[in-house]
Amino acid sequence: MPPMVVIPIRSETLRILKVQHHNVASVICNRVNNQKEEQYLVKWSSKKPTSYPVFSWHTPLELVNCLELVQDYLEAKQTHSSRKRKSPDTDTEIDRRASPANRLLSSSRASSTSSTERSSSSSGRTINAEIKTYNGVLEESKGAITAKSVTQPDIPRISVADIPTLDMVQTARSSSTYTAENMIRNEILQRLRALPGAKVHLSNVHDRSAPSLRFKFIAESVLQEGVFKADPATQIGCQQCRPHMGRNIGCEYTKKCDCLEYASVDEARLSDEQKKEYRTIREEGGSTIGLPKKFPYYADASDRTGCLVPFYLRSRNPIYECNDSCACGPFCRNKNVQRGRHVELEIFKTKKRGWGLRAKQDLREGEFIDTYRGEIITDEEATRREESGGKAKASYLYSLDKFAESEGLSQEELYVVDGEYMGGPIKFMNHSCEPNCRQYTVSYNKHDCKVYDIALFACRNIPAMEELTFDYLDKDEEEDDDDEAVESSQPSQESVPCLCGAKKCRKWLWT
Ligand SMILES: C[S@@+](CC[C@H](N)C(=O)[O-])C[C@H]1O[C@@H](n2cnc3c(N)ncnc32)[C@H](O)[C@@H]1O
Repeated sequence: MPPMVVIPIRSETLRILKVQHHNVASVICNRVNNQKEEQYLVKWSSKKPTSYPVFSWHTPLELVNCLELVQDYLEAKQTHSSRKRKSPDTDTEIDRRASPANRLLSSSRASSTSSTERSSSSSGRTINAEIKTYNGVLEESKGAITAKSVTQPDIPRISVADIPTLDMVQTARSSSTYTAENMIRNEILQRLRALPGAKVHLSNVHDRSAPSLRFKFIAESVLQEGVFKADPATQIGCQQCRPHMGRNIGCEYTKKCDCLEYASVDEARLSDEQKKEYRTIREEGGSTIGLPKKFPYYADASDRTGCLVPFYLRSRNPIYECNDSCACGPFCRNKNVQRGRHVELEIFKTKKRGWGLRAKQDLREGEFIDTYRGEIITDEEATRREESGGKAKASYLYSLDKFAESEGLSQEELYVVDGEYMGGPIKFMNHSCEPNCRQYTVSYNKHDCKVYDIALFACRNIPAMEELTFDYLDKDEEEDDDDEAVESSQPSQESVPCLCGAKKCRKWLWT
């Protein structure tokens, strides 16, 4: 039987120190000690495989550098207890990866309890909570707590395989976890406060959970291995525009702008001659430079300024914004998405779909909300992640395939945005089959057909606090009327039921 060394707690010195993240394999159990302090049983990680893992109890403050492991443990415990209750309200939200804590809590272990634990459990929960056990000597080193295994023959023993004991699990069920939950929430609030742009709030009236601490808020997507943006030298800007000329909107002469070569042609403004020219270009290919282009945003409509114009709102045409090489200056009205979010948002807990997103203010039709950001990964890496994450992973992967057909890019050449662990508040936007927002392709470099922004805009006026949703199946116009086909496809075992509640709900997020 592997030994468990019991050493006295050195509370005064330990309390001010922090357990470092790399020291911890997982959090196993929780309790409240006789000083009414929450404590969490931590299993230490070991560089080499060992049959003598180190365990020790710590307050949330000592675990401040590994709060995400405490959160994993609390979530697994919550999932486990709600499954046990068979509550009709059980959140079907996320198919979370089973953490070690989950496995331990789920295993029925009425197995042999050691003499140490037996004596404490027979005396009741309060006394059990007083056990100050470690199976290693904890040392202070460079401001951190480190553990050193010892095996002394005269020290009481407990089987490592029995941890957590049944008694520990029972104690954990009725012990408060408020301190840790508050610390996790405060950490998330601090991260939200650090976000650039308008404020992002957090609201949860259902339980005490917070969004995952494993999620890193980022201001720009992160290019991962094997992903490259087009050479910045290929980013061509308009040269004839000036910040203050003509209509005072920056990029005024869209028909002369090199940056807008691929932008949608404004057919209503074509002369007969240009109509002919444009027809030939469409049939045989060629450049549309010189033809007037559709400006994407209302430039001077008092109540709609900055909003996407109906032409783009109702189509799937990519939006080309001016870029850093353009001469139109920083205030150009054709620089909107790249300036970032100005809408105040709230991440809130829904009843059945995990976290959701809503705006704290009324949104106008065509108003930009934020971009879907994350790690940009290769198609190969996305497949690997999808295979290890199952169907639920699909909801975080967004293929950058807008130009695949026009540029003849194969599936393998495409990049994918993974927003699960890094991104912005849009990560929390749920799917609806009748959404109030829509995703659009926004490019700043006409020569880069593999890396661009996915921007979310309100597709109708949305009152403050209404949940913001988009359709995860980013359908092109011709597919828009194909809902019946989606509805009739057969769900597989891994299909995620859609809980959007819309009249025209297709029933499944994916089949
Ligand atoms: C991009 S995330 C959205 C945020 C998510 N609710 C969360 O808590 O992190 C996508 C996941 O949310 C859930 N979800 C989103 N829309 C849903 C819907 N209409 N019905 C059921 N689950 C939904 C699914 O679990 C899906 O895998």
